[in-house]
Parts: sequence; C-alpha cells; structure tokens
Amino acid sequence: MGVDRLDPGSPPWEGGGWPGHGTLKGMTTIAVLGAGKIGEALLSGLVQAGHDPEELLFTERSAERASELVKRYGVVEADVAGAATRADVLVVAVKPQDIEPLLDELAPVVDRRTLVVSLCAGLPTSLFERRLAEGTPVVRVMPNTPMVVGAAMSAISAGRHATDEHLALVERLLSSVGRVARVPEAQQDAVTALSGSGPAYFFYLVEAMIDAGILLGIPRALATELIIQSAVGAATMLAESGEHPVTLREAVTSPAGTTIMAIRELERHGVRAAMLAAIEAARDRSEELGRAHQDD
Ligand SMILES: NC(=O)C1=CN([C@@H]2O[C@H](COP(=O)(O)OP(=O)(O)OC[C@H]3O[C@@H](n4cnc5c(N)ncnc54)[C@H](OP(=O)(O)O)[C@@H]3O)[C@@H](O)[C@H]2O)C=CC1
Ligand SMILES: O=C(O)[C@@H]1CCC=N1
Repeated sequence: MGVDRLDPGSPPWEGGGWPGHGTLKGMTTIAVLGAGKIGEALLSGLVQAGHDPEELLFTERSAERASELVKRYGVVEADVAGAATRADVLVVAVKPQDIEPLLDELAPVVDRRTLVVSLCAGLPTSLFERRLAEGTPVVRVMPNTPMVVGAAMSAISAGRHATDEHLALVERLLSSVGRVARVPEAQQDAVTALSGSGPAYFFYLVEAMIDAGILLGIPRALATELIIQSAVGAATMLAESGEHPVTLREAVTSPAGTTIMAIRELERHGVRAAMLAAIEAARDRSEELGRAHQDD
C-alpha cells in the first residue's frame, strides 16, 4: 500500500514508520525507472519475495519490453511523472550514460517526500542532490544480478539528506532479495568492482572450466553439470563453513596430487595478478563514470 502523497508535511518514513512494516506485502510503492537487466532482477526478486506486483511500477523506453514485463510479473507500467506521483521510492536503474535525460524528467516531479535510490555504477549521490529538489533523500546502492534468485549482495550508502530511517527502509527492501551491507560512499566504486561485477567473474571462470572439460573430451552437458555443481558446492562451503578460502583450498590439494599441478599452472599464468588488475580496472571505470557527471 502506498502512503498518502498529498500530505506535504509528513514524509512516509517519519512518524510511525512505513505501512506494513516488517513484511513485504503492502510495504510501500516502488517504481523502477529503467527496467533492464538489474531493474528486472529487482522487480522479479521483489515479486518472488511476496511484494504485491500492483505496488511495483516501472518505466521503460520500449513498448515491447514493457508489455513483456507486465505479462511476466504483473507489475505496472508508468511514465516518470506518474511513477513520481504514486511511488514512495524511485529506483533509478538506467545506464550511467543515460542518466542526464532522466534527471531532466525527474527534476520537476520529485520532492523531498520521495526517496530516490540509485543503482547506477559510479554516479555519486551528490549528482542526484544537485539536480533534484533541495532536500531530496538519495541512497546509492550497488546490487548484483543474483537478486533474481534471492541471493544478491547489495551495498548501500546514504546521501546528504538520507536519514537512518531511509537506509533502514532500503535495507529492509533489499534484504528480501539477498544480503545487504552499509558502506561509506567513498567505497562504492571498489564495491562495484568487487560484488557489482563479481558474478561476471565467476561466470567467466565457469565458462573457461567447461571449455577445459571439452578440451579433455568430456561431453558439454556433463562438463557443465560437473563444473556448476562444483561451483555451487564450493560457494555453499564458503558461505556456511566459516573457514577461510585458503583452508578450503588446502583440503583439496594433496601432496604431489592433481590439484597442486593445476594450481602451479594458475600461478605460472598469473591468474591471481590478473584478478587484482581486473578488479582495479573495474574500480577505475566506476570512478570515471562518476567523473563524467561532475561538472554539469
Ligand atoms: N547489470 C548488472 O549486473 C548491474 C547493473 N547495475 C547498474 O544498473 C543500471 C542498469 O544496468 P543494466 O540493467 O545492466 O542496463 P540495461 O541497459 O539492461 O537497463 C537499463 C534500461 O533502462 C532503459 N532506459 C534508459 N533510459 C530510460 C529512461 N529515460 N526511461 C525509461 N527507461 C530507460 C533502457 O532502455 P533501452 O534498452 O531502450 O536503452 C534499458 O531497458 C546501470 O546504471 C548499472 O551500472 C548495478 C549493478 C549490477
Ligand atoms: O558492468 C557494469 O557497468 C555494471 C555495474 C556493475 C555490474 N554491471
């Protein structure tokens, strides 16, 4: 259920909290602006977590894409002005390169009663604060796509006008689709490189390991099953055992056995150094995306 948008004096996070506090059903009305890959992941995750699809709005540029989403999840298409009027939380999920025209559309229709949540890589909360009405609360979030299976890692940071209540609301929302950590905004570019892009690194490794199976003459379907189940098992051990990754790896690595022969090749080919350089490059790109909007 949404809150009464006609009362300018009482933002919904003040005095009495949000309707339906503690449950997702009826919690609040959310509008996702730009329902592409991550926007759809959020909508889908929230629907699976029990959020009423009629309280989930979205905007999209393509009519075909919009009707697909309506059909798939029962969520509601809106335009930016309609979304800003109805929703308590506006989630910005367009590419950083597409932010300017969206900010132009948002500026006249957003005020301090609406919480703006940005999922955009690199873009600082100060950009939204500068372009939207004075006092607009902004929370910057870096989620990741495992949101679709309720296993996201999201890191959240408050902008200048976002209170602890705003952060708590975003935390509660995102907790229904995975884990949430609060981080200083200064760490968001690094977080983007680690967990925002992180799933891609694992997919890339899995892809390479399946190729290795093909090289060794294993049929693709079997190689895929062997590697995916190994990934799921390893991830579950990492998440549940409380052991350091080194300890878990050592337990697989027998003296003069097979694993150490593979590890030697990984070291010889600089895989660890490549990972450090790769993640540093992703961090640098996130910073660069932010700098592109510094002086407008
Ligand atoms: N993908 C990921 O894993 C993650 C992405 N992010 C961040 O999320 C944001 C979106 O990324 P992603 O989902 O991958 O990108 P997508 O291109 O898949 O999604 C963006 C969507 O927004 C639409 N769009 C663009 N401008 C507007 C507008 N003015 N009004 C309505 N819709 C609009 C695009 O339409 P069209 O296709 O026509 O351009 C597209 O469908 C980025 O800022 C990214 O940094 C954050 C964490 C993870
Ligand atoms: O590649 C990107 O720019 C986005 C941000 C994090 C994951 N995907």
